[in-house]
Amino acid sequence: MVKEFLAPAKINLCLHVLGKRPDGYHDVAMLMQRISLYDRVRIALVAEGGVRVNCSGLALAPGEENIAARAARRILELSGVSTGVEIHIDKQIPVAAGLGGGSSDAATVLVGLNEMLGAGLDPVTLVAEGAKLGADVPFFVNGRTAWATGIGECLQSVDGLPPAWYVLINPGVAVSTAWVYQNLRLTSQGVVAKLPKFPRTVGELAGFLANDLERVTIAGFPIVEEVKARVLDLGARGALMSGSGPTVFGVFDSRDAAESALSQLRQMAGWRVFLAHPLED
Ligand SMILES: C[C@](O)(CO)[C@H](O)COP(=O)(O)OP(=O)(O)OC[C@H]1O[C@@H](n2ccc(N)nc2=O)[C@H](O)[C@@H]1O
Ligand SMILES: Nc1ncnc2c1ncn2[C@@H]1O[C@H](COP(=O)(O)OP(=O)(O)OP(=O)(O)O)[C@@H](O)[C@H]1O
Repeated sequence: MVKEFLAPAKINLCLHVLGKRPDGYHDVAMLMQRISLYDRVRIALVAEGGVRVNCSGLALAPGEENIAARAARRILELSGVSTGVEIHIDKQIPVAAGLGGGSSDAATVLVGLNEMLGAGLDPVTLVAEGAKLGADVPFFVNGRTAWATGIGECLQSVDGLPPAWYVLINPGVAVSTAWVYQNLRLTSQGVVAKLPKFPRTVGELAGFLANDLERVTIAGFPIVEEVKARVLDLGARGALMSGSGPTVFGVFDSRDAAESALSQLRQMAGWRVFLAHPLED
């Protein structure tokens, strides 16, 4: 059996870091949305045992393993099914970019392989297994716009965000998430005691954007600030770095306005640019 799935990218419309935990991770409060930029993940069940992953456009460090392979092995273990699994990932989402590409690939394999094997693992189990693979994986397993707390694994669905258009700009540097969290100097412990009032218009969304990691990444990669300024000059209502960066998204209220900025940004050597919209829940 062979099946193909789309694994979407995410953006963080806000990301507040609330404090450091004893295990070294950080408690966060984030508004997360899936967007229309995808990796393609093809999963095949094959006779030859073991898990093999082939992933175009991704060079892993020696000894490092594709997160999708770890997800597949976990589903095989939990299901008790003995079959071989071959995964091919056509990587379109920039890597180490703040767009959650690896996490989305892993979530797609957790959910997809569970379905293909008829393993019957319930959504709560899949979210919990996702959290063991990475802090962003539960969000993708859940597959809905969410207010995410804890390290990102406590998810509450959020409805009614405005139908914005996004221009994503990746300036072509890779940023390690671990490095960004390590360099974050928490000046005060934040508290987000209750759900915020979520934006209902593109104007409100532009005012809502905030990311505590942005200043850390900008200190190491000043290009991020340049990208933000450029997309704002080109008419974005607001702009923010996603996740730990370096990708920046500009918020536009029409497709035409976004496409006009996109055509200008395409001229910038070394920058990868994408037009995207939020995915429906
Ligand atoms: C920046 C975000 O992408 C925003 O959505 C996430 O907070 C990070 O999610 P992720 O890449 O799935 O994170 P992981 O692969 O679990 O962790 C990478 C590294 O980031 C740090 N990390 C991550 C998440 C979190 N809430 N606190 C942390 O301190 C840890 O040092 C960890 O070693
Ligand atoms: N399938 C995969 N896709 C991308 N990266 C992977 C994958 N498997 C392992 N990795 C490793 O994970 C690192 C982070 O990749 P990823 O693209 O998910 O980062 P990111 O978009 O910054 O994630 P996040 O937004 O969750 O912080 C890569 O540099 C790579 O070493």
